[in-house]
Amino acid sequence: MPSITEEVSIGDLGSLQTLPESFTWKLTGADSVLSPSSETVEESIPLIDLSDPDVTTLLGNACKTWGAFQIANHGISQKLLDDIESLSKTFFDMPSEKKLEAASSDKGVSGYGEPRISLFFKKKMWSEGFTIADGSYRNHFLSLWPHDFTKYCGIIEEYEGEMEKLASRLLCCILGSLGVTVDDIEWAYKAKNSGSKVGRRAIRLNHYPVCPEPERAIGLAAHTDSTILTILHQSNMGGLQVFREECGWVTVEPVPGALVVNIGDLFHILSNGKIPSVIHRARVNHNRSRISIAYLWGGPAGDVEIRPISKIVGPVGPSLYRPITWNEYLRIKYQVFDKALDAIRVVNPTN
Ligand SMILES: C=C1C[C@]23C[C@@]1(O)CC[C@H]2[C@@]12CCC[C@@](C)(C(=O)O1)[C@H]2[C@@H]3C(=O)O
Ligand SMILES: O=C(O)CCC(=O)C(=O)O
Ligand SMILES: [Fe+2]
Repeated sequence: MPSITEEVSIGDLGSLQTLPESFTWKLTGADSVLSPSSETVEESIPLIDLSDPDVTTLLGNACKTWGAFQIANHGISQKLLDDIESLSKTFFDMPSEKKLEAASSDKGVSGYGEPRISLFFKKKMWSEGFTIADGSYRNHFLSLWPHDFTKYCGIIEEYEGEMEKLASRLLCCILGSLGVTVDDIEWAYKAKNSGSKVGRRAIRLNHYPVCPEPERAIGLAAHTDSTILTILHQSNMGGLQVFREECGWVTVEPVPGALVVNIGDLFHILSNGKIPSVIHRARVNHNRSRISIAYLWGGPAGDVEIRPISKIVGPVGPSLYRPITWNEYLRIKYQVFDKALDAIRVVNPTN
């Protein structure tokens, strides 16, 4: 067993019997596990059946109240969810040295490593992950699984295709609740015709090993996603919490077969702040490890500018955010983190 003073590799966290100092978060202050509020409550985010005739209203209310919800009858097959979960398990079960061979060359690019937000925190998070943000994940898959390469790439491709369809469908419904359609998004048309295949999406396979002192550790620190929306498949083990101003941290209990959706910063911009992005985090557990798979969707492909939808802003209303591309937003986010939306806010909005 590694001593608590020794350098710890994230690939070995599950074997540790004590919480190393570098993973021990304070109970108060900026690095606190409990910040911004120590309360957790019994309430939970809504579960919405996508075949409900009132789906638009239900999604609209959930977005405005919670910024997150679970969905049932979403059309993603259980087999595909099981396949990507078992692909993730196969990877995380590998020896640390093998996982490190698949390390991303730089934070944020495809491969194994800590979450990109880790650069903003002094303490380390109790998790490991594999990011699929561009085609370079295929090189890692080829050296990890020469025999199962085609099968595993097939699972990722199918997952991306199905999730993109689901994300677009959710976008349409949520926009409907604001009285607009996808055709009111100036960039959606341009993106369709730009011919660009530049993906504005990422998949993050997250693994949270069992933790000797879960109350003093954090799996993934509080953050908002930079996306339009994120679709999360969590194994039958809870850990995700969303933050709501009125009540504090709310645990999202897994519902078998359901997916969790959360609103990201780009939706916040598109809706001119009417549908705000939601702060969330992942806690860890003493007895059981947890896997989650996040599909982070930045909207249709193409390097186009995202701006508040003019029909939402209104003819005289002020546009609160300046136009920005996904790549530029990510650049700003990884400079100023939770101040990114403030950084692109128009100082004296007129209209
Ligand atoms: C496209 C991206 C969104 C993401 C940063 C990234 O460049 C690739 C990883 C994504 C992810 C997954 C886990 C949570 C998150 C906040 C992070 O640290 O890396 C998100 C990023 C994001 O939404 O900004
Ligand atoms: O694992 C979870 O529940 C949260 C994951 C998450 O927030 C992310 O990948 O962006
Ligand atoms: Fe997230």
